[in-house]
Amino acid sequence: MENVPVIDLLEDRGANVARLDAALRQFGFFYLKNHGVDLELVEKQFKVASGLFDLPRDVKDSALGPFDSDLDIGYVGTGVQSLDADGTMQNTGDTKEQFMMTNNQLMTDPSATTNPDDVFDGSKNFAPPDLPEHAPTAKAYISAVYKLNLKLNEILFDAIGDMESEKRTPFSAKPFVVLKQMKYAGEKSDPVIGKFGAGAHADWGAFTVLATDQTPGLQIQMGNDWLPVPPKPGCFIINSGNQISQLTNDVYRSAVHRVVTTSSKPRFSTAVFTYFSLDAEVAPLPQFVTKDRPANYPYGRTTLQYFHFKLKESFSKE
Ligand SMILES: O=C(O)CCC(=O)C(=O)O
Ligand SMILES: [Fe+2]
Repeated sequence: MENVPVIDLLEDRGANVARLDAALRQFGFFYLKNHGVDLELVEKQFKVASGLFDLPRDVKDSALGPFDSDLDIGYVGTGVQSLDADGTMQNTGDTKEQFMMTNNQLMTDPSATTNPDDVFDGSKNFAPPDLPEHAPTAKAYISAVYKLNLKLNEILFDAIGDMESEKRTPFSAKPFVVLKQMKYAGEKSDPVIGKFGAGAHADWGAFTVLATDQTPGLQIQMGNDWLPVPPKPGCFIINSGNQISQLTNDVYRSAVHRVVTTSSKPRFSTAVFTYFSLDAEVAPLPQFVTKDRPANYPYGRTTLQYFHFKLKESFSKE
């Protein structure tokens, strides 16, 4: 089986548009090299996440919550979310614990815009007590990844084609972003009994920008097989979520993936889930719909509606 390809942002733009097109058709995943986000900032972000998860459980539950399932903010402990919400492969909740921050001002004030230099400004979020480094580090990190996502969206729309700038704007003008720090605290996965770090799922939004520590675990579904996507030094792992499949009528994959932890060593990962503008109606673009290939997705559903549907579904499994 071929491996997930690498895209190098320092290489020629035209070549990268073609590479992204090929990667999304075949895998829905790629590694991104020379992404422009300071690697020390990536490391520092893991350090503050580790400090957060080291807080006592009662502090995490009280000061970092309660988790808000409209705004997607706060702390969620192990076993609570099941990313494999409708599947039969998962029998216990995800063994990861996680902390989320979002630019939810876009939800509460539809006229708001996001400042790329201060993405969470004006939004409600929780801050871990006695960890003064967490907020500024999260702020620097989300700002860098937010700007990277703006570039990725431009490459995406170049690859999609027939997308002049006024056609891009409704989707990409006001990205909604979720910063999710995760720790897989040493519980080994067991696929036989349906226990996973993160159950099989496709991400819900547009691009996900994933940083992991050096511990492997991520796998993507390729036919009947699971292809490991081990960490590559200096690279992000990028994948296209459901919204990119919806826009392209499944020409671009939103690959099912899961996390299988095989060691008792903790594993840290941080995902930035990006979404198209919350009021965008995300459905197959005309260039992807023909008589032989009718639309696989409904028209008229906004990003916000879809996001809330998927988020709540992932917390509804007994
Ligand atoms: O931790 C990882 O490597 C991936 C987690 C994931 O797929 C998710 O949270 O959507
Ligand atoms: Fe995921």
